Formats: sequence, C-alpha cells, structure tokens
Amino acid sequence: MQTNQGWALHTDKYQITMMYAHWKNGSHLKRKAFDLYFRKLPFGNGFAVFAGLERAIQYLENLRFTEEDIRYLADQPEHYDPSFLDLLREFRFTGDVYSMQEGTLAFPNEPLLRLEGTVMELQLVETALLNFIGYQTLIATKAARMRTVAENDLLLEFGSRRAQETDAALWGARAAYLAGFDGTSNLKAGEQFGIPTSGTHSHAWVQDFESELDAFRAFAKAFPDNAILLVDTYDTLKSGVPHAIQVGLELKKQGHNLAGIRLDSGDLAFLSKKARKMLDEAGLTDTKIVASSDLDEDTLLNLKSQGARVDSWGVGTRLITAYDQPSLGAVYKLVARDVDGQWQPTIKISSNPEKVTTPGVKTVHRIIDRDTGKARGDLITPAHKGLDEKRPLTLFHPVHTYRKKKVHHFRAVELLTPVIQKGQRQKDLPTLEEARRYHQQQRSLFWEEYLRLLNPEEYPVDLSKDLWETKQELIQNIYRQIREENGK
Ligand SMILES: Nc1ncnc2c1ncn2[C@@H]1O[C@H](COP(=O)(O)OP(=O)(O)OP(=O)(O)O)[C@@H](O)[C@H]1O
Ligand SMILES: O=P(O)(O)OC[C@H]1O[C@H](OP(=O)(O)OP(=O)(O)O)[C@H](O)[C@@H]1O
Ligand SMILES: O=C(O)c1cccnc1
Repeated sequence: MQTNQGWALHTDKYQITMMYAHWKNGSHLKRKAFDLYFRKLPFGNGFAVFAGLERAIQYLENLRFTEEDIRYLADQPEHYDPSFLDLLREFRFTGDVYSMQEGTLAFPNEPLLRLEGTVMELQLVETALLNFIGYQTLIATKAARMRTVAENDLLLEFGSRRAQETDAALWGARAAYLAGFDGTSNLKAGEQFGIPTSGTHSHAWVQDFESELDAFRAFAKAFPDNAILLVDTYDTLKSGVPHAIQVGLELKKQGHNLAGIRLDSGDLAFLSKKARKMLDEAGLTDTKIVASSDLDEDTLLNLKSQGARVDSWGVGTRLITAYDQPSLGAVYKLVARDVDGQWQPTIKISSNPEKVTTPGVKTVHRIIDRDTGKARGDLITPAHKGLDEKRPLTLFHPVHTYRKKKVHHFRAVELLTPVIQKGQRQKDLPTLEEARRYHQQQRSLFWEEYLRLLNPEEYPVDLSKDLWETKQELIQNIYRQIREENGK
C-alpha cells in the first residue's frame, strides 16, 4: 500500500550501484539535471494527460532509508562500505523539481518534469518517478479518451478487481477521476482522495434469493431512493426489466423512486433501447440505465452511434489495465552536468533520431494565439531565459526544419514551474478537484483536430533556435570525436 515510509528501495539495483560507484569516485555530490518525458503517445491519442505528481511529491518528501533497508543492503553480496551505508541513513531529497501541473495536456519529447540535484539523489529516484508518472499518465490518458466519447454521460470506474494490485487500483481511480470520470466503486479511493463513490449490486445478490423479484424487493427496501438493480442474471427483457419495473412501481406508490437498472451482458444497444421503452411506458422515466461489460472507448463510441439509451457507463478492466497499451514507456534522461558552477549540456545519441535526447536545462512554453485563444504549439527553450511575447516567434519542426510558421500575437505559458526547491515544497499542490477542473479548461485550449480519437493531427513540439543549434553542435562534436579516435 502507498504508505509514505520505506520506499527508498523501490528502485532498480543499478541505481544503488551507480550511487555507490559515484561515492567511491568522490563524485556523488556533483549536480546534474534530468528530464522525465515520453516519446510516443499511447493508444494513438493526440495528447497525454499528465498525472502522478502528487504521488511523486509525497514520495520525494518522505524519502528515507529505514534501518531495515540499511540492514538489507548490508547483507548484499556487494559488501557496500559501512560509511556509504551511514550516508544513506542520513539521506534526504535535497534537489529541485520543476513540473507540469497534473491534468496538463502533454506531448512527446517535452519534459513533464525536470529535476536538478546531486547525482546520488537523482539516480535513486528515477525508477519510482517513472513508475508513478508513467502509470498514472497512461490511465489518465485512457480515461480522457473515454470522456471524449461519453460526452455528458456519467462515467464510473469499476476496475479495482481487475487492476494490477492495490496501488494501480487506487491511483488508477484517481487518474481516471482527474481526466473526467465522475466516480469510482473503490471506497478506499473515495476515502483517500475524496472521489465520489457509487455502485450497484452483483449477481450474487440475485442468486442468493428464491426469486429475482424477492431479491429486487429486498434491495429496494434497503435503498428506497438509490437502488440500481442488476437485470441480467436470468433474462434481461423477459425477467430482469419486468421485475425491476414491478419493484419500481411499488416504490413509487410509497413515494420513492427506483434510481436505476444495470445491464451487464448481451447487446447493450438493443437492450438499453428496449429497457428504456419499457421503463418509460411504465412511467418510470426517472429511472436511469447503467451499462457495464468489457467497455472501452471504441465500444462506447459504437454503442452511442447505435443509439444506446445509457445514462451511465461502468468501466473496469480495459481502463484500469490500459488494456491496449500496458506501459507509457516514459524515460528519464541526463540532460546537463554542473561543471565548475556552469550547466554543461549532455546528449545521448541514437541511430533512431527520435531517441536522441535534447540537451540542456530546459523548460516548456505553451504558445497560445491571443486571437483564437488556441494553442499553436509547445516550445522547448533553455530554462530561466524567459520568452519575449512582444517579438514574433518562428516555430519550426525540429527534424523537418523547413516546416515553419511565424506566430505574432501570442502569450507563452511556462508549463514547468518549481514544486520543490532544495528539497522543500514550494507551494501546495492543487486539490484533485482543482486539477480536474484545470484539465477540463486545458482541453478547451486545443483545436478538435488534436483531440479526436482516431488519427489526430500531430501537435507541434518545437525547439527554440538556440536549443536546436546546441543539439546539432553536440551531435557533430560527438561524431567528430569518434572519427578522430578511429583515426579518420
Ligand atoms: N451493440 C453492441 N455493439 C458493439 N459491442 C457491443 C454491443 N453490445 C455489447 N457489446 C460489447 O460486446 C462485448 C460482449 O462480450 P461477450 O459476448 O463476451 O459477453 P456478454 O454479452 O457481456 O456476456 P457474458 O458477460 O455473459 O459473457 C462486450 O465488450 C460488450 O461491451
Ligand atoms: O467488465 P469490466 O469493464 O471489467 O467492468 C467490471 C465488471 O466487473 C463486474 O463483473 P464480475 O466481476 O461480476 O464478472 P463478469 O465480468 O463475469 O460480470 C461487473 O459486472 C462488470 O462486468
Ligand atoms: O457497483 C457495481 O455495479 C460494480 C462495481 C465494481 C465492479 N462491477 C460492478
């Protein structure tokens, strides 16, 4: 469970190995900068929804090696020097974290977070940060796709029983809510994050009575104004819906209202239309229809296009497990080293141009057209230099540089802001409700072309000219060096 203590060993062994080797080398306190980002959007979506910061900050603020952790490390075959273990006993995160806000629409190759600090602390935290942010961003993005197709229908997260263990269920429920779900069935997520909770009943309730009608009556008696009856245990249209209507009418006579029925199998479009008609004809026009059963955004879209009469959708497995793409593939890359008090940019080359890192201590600006109020692109620039809104800006594609555009009347919103400085939190993070509202507002900054589910337009993420030049220079320097070493 996500207690705050004892997470220091939630890391890959090679982080401790590098920390030790740096310590032996006397370089463990040298300052570095790392970027956390992803390279490819999940699910073919046009954007990702940044999530996981709250969890990440809790982790960094409480990062300690417990005595048990130290004993465990002392027993490792590496036989770490006891003085190194003493250093770990005193370990605290003392670095700086610059981050996007949760709920921000994020795009490939732009830093979601930038961390500055000693190499020792920044290596230690890599694994956990990728774990938290990668998972939550993935689920928030999946949830956002469902929000798009569900339009104004209610979306309920039902996935805990199918999630990859406890944290995935809890933080996944939070990520889904952040990106527009309306509630969760997980009470712990409700308790911990204040997410509205709701639910119906299972087949076991119906099977446990002599008849379906008895089961519905007993349930309605317990919850006269908010019972949602599951109608597919035996036969939806011949048994479940008629019994629910009978109980609904009995409730009505007593001055109550049957809140809803739930369809959990069969042709959900056909059944929902039939059920709606039967309920309406019986005068139960306020009784809502909930649908569940292996739903995802594609099925949901399809069902809506078939005219399904569903008010509220319960979504489990395919949301909480990010069914069609189980990992975001986020990365955490060294981008600069402090050499004699100056940041020196560093690069990782790859034969795949998309995998070449962008060097330097950087920030991200969202360029918003003042005339339309819409985002024109994101611009990555060296950090701490600001961006002059009064001068026209030329944005160009970092690979196909001939693709350029000039932006005149814009405002630039810096997306990475300081959250932790010298290990101390700078401000309260937004509440989950605020982050959820912020996410909705952020969506309105983007043209539909970027938001659609299928084959969205690629949103521009560009490098400033100076950054682009630094990158080219570093690439050329490295190749020159390799040629020289090979005597060519
Ligand atoms: N009208 C429809 N159009 C497209 N997909 C649908 C429609 N109705 C239901 N579905 C989807 O089709 C799938 C049906 O799955 P499947 O046939 O395995 O089970 P089921 O009908 O739910 O029955 P059971 O739960 O008893 O196995 C689900 O993913 C469901 O969401
Ligand atoms: O289908 P999901 O999107 O994962 O949503 C959660 C499912 O969990 C429940 O099913 P249950 O565990 O009773 O099993 P079932 O799938 O056989 O109905 C519920 O009835 C949904 O069908
Ligand atoms: O409340 C429900 O109907 C529910 C909750 C979790 C999973 N399936 C259904």
